[in-house]
Amino acid sequence: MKDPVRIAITGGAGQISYSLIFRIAAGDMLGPDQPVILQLLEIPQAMDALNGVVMEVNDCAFPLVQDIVATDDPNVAFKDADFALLVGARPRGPGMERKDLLEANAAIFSVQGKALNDNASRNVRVLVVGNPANTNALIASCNAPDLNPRQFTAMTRLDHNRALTQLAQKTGKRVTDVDSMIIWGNHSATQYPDLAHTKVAGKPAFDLVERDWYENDFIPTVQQRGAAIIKARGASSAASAASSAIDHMRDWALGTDQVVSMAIPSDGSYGIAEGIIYSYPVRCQNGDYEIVQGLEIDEFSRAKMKATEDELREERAAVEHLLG
Ligand SMILES: NC(=O)C1=CN([C@@H]2O[C@H](COP(=O)(O)OP(=O)(O)OC[C@H]3O[C@@H](n4cnc5c(N)ncnc54)[C@H](O)[C@@H]3O)[C@@H](O)[C@H]2O)C=CC1
Ligand SMILES: O=C([O-])CC(=O)C(=O)O
Repeated sequence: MKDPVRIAITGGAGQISYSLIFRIAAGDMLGPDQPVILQLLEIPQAMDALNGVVMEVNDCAFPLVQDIVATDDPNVAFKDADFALLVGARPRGPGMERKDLLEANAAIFSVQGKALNDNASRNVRVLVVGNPANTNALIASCNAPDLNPRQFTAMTRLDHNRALTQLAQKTGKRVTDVDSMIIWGNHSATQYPDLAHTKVAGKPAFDLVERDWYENDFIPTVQQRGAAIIKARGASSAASAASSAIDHMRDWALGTDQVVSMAIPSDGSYGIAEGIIYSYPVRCQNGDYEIVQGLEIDEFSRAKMKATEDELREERAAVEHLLG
């Protein structure tokens, strides 16, 4: 048996965690041979609810779970953490944009960035799910000067997975037939789901779908999917967000042959401002990720990539005081 790894999850009593924790405990993230120690963080008012979740995890008798820590202290939750999934944050309601949460949620991520800096494993992999995820990841990273900024990522995998299914359904194929889907930029309504490099069963996506569908149906559907779920369910996506968080961490840690979308610190690739947490197409191998380079970008794509970059620059300017 392998040594256990420590997985910190914040917002442990929330909606997303109610799916996420159980799937991680079942081995969906790191495999059926990887024991885990779950380190769950909540705010003091939610500790009763968190303890209920812990009781349920115990009641599942998951073979991989070696220990569970439930705490309201980030220094305890992040102690020696190998993975940190930062989910705990306020969700938006109908009529709000995700960036409307910036003020309410930003302070959480400066505190947690510091706690990660002081306590986590030096190789910790951090995924920010709490919205606005990209800029929250930037705040956490800037407050963790002893960790490499590349260790801080934000989730656009849900957008990526949404786009896979939209295209597979439109073309009458399966999601596994779709190759090189790309989400560029912010996890927001300005994100750019790009089909210019995507293939379906070996054929260019643009040979299979009309331009009108791409521009006026596919792109807005993916951009607005979070809002559509809130309207339909009366609450934001939870199980699908958990599933995508698992995909993101699994691929980062264990690797994948697929091109996947991850929001990561920009290194200036494709002319994007350095430092902002921008979603790129990446390949994951050997526990690391690399941006897919050399893609041709036409004028339509360039404008969309710039619009979402501009929004991230504005978000960064709005939280400058939290960036250390
Ligand atoms: N990046 C993405 O693709 C997605 C992001 N989200 C975001 O994920 C976040 C969580 O969503 P839900 O689980 O539905 O919300 P929720 O409200 O059900 O759960 C959030 C939990 O976080 C806890 N929390 C708040 N502040 C905390 C802190 N400082 N430390 C630890 N825990 C804290 C709350 O007590 C609550 O239990 C929201 O910001 C939501 O917008 C949701 C779906 C997709
Ligand atoms: O839309 C929201 O507020 C929740 C979310 O991030 C998503 O479902 O993509």
